[in-house]
Amino acid sequence: MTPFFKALGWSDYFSDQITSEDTVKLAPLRLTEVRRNRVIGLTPENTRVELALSGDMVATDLAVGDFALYSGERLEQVLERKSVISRKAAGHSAQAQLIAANIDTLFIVTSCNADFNEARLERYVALAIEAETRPVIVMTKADMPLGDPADYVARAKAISDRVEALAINSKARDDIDRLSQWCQSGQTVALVGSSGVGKSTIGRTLTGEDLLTADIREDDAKGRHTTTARSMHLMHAGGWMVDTPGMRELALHDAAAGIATLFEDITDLISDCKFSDCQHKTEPGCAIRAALDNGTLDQHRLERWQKLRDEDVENTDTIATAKERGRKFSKMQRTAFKAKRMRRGDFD
Ligand SMILES: Nc1nc2c(ncn2[C@@H]2O[C@H](COP(=O)(O)OP(=O)(O)OP(=O)(O)O)[C@@H](O)[C@H]2O)c(=O)[nH]1
Ligand SMILES: [Zn+2]
Repeated sequence: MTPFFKALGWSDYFSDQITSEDTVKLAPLRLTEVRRNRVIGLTPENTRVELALSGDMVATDLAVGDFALYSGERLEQVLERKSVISRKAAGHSAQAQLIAANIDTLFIVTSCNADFNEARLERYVALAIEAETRPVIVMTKADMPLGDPADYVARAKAISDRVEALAINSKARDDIDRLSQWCQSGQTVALVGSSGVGKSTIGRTLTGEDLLTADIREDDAKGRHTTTARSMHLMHAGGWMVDTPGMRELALHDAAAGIATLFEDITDLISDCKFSDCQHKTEPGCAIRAALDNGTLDQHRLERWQKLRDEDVENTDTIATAKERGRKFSKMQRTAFKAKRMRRGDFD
């Protein structure tokens, strides 16, 4: 296999899945973008190809980072994944939405300040472990910490012994270099974390590019210029970074879904408060206050829940905004479709 493809993550794990029969008709590629009816990927020769989906293949079964086989203009087969990051789709359906495949390391980014939140980190770590990627907690703003950065490292490490944790100044190249052990040729990484913690700063230093804003211009079938954001970026250290909008939004949906399960004890207590709109301050018959007083509920845990719940309210707004965007998009599509029918002269 070409050095380029090995750097892109190709390994025996994938070549072992291909029969000699396959290699006659099919060629491998790694998917860098998944759209509704087509995908874009990179071949072992570093050629960008755009493919239609064959037969019963559906885009929702594919993820950025997948290794796959194609023939001619069609994607034929997805190879078994080493890891896959997914999330529960928004809404009540239990369907999983695939975010990215074959990620070796997930950088869970937070800062040495009030953004540091054990409960949120716990969920990210759980997600990484479930996805079979290595969780590395990166705590930025070590140059302007609220408290001692070493304490944050200790708290992050205490979350799980499967976690690596380090505090950095993401604006200092020497500090970013400490991440390069996970960014070597053949390795794929992704970044998650709240807004403003330094993901773009880290991504820019590791790749030399402005990730999500790094657009490429291409000609569509009608010769028009369209702009699309790429999802996979080569890092200076030789590995690749995945940055998809889905990855950035992981936190939002995740927070909404995780709170109830993680804080079941608190939600149970609240249902025992005398007043349904109890603020758990001075009200009589407050089950939360009673639990704090008798020591069955920890004050810090309560505060963690309160902070997450407040965030969740914000996130719900963000999801509503995303839905609004979705509505505008389908309206745009309907308008375009109508215009097309009118051009064809078929008016109803
Ligand atoms: N001093 C200092 N500033 C930092 C550090 N990391 C990030 N910043 C600054 O914090 C701000 C936010 O950083 P970004 O990299 O844009 O954060 P982000 O996580 O990409 O945010 P979103 O794009 O909203 O998801 C920028 O002004 C950065 O320069 C750090 O380690 N030290
Ligand atoms: Zn109460």
